[in-house]
Amino acid sequence: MATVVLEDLRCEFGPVVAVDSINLEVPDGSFTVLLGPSGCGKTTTLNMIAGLEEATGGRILFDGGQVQHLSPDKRDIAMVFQSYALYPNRTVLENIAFPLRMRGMDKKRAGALAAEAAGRLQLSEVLGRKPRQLSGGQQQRVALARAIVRQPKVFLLDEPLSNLDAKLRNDTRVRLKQTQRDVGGTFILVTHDQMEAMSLADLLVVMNAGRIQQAGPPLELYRRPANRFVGSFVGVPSMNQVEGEIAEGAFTASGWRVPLPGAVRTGPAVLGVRAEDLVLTPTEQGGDGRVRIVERLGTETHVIVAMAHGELTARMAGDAEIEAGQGVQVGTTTNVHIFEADEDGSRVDTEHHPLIV
Ligand SMILES: Nc1ncnc2c1ncn2[C@@H]1O[C@H](COP(=O)(O)OP(=O)(O)OP(=O)(O)O)[C@@H](O)[C@H]1O
Repeated sequence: MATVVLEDLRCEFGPVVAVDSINLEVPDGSFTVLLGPSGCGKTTTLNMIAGLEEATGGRILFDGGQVQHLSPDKRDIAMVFQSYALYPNRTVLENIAFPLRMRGMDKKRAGALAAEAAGRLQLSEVLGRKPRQLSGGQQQRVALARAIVRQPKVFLLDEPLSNLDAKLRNDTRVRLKQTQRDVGGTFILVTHDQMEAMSLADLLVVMNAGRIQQAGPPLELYRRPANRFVGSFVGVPSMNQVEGEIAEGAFTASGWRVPLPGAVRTGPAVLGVRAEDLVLTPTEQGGDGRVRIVERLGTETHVIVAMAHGELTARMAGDAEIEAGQGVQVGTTTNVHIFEADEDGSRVDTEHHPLIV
């Protein structure tokens, strides 16, 4: 296990700034997830930690010691990629034991440790099989077992579940989290899947355009996104965001009014409201909007409402009594977010500068 610190870490490919001077402390024994859209610099960051990509600036420290000049094999890391390469002619046990054998461990001891790692990932039944005799999910778990068999300082995982179908992905995700708890290692995983990120992370790091947008416990990011990007990227359905104006204790956009009693600022702003914080009340006639689409998902219903300023998505519990075409009053709970109307879209309401006094 190790604490991993990134200091002003940077990577440029010619004119492309893939990673733009990021700072991050990954606590010892944590499960840290780098989340962001395609091209935001997650893989480049992970590859720099691994030593597969050279940083063009900044430092990487493992337990306080600089590693950015060390080759990958000197960093004491294990990596799992999306496309896991297993040796086709070796059995599952031999595949898992391979990193130990490479380090000169005798066959018996390596086999015992490999069998233990396999057990953690529910592979005990298939130890004698060859990779082609396994399902995709089992193969992926062999790759994970091979990574945990020797206890490196840091585990680096690049989209390790993305080749699996939805059910296998869920199962493997749960097993991965359990394995991390059991093994107690420092895990850093890259994904663009926000569900996966929310469920696995102790520390969630949201990236965009080569920069860290926010880092913290997943629910903190969900409840208090630092900017519009984090608000829209974390959470499903995506957070509704409406451009408008704050004046006289309310936010308004094309006639729709959301009370903000005690708001200490006025002027252009963006209102963020999660689907579960919208309150729809069907009306006989008129209303703030009209229901366009109703998606019944069983445990909840998603309702898309057309308003004068655009569409909003609301989430209602269970099989809600609402139909397409209906007029609705659209209210909110008190749990709304206000962001700057500029390009950065930073949160207006912060701990030190509350919006409402
Ligand atoms: N070897 C390279 N040469 C030039 N540009 C590169 C290279 N590797 C990455 N990039 C660019 O750097 C940026 C970050 O890429 P990176 O692979 O880190 O993103 P990512 O967030 O992991 O994306 P994805 O989820 O698609 O893998 C992108 O704009 C990418 O095109």
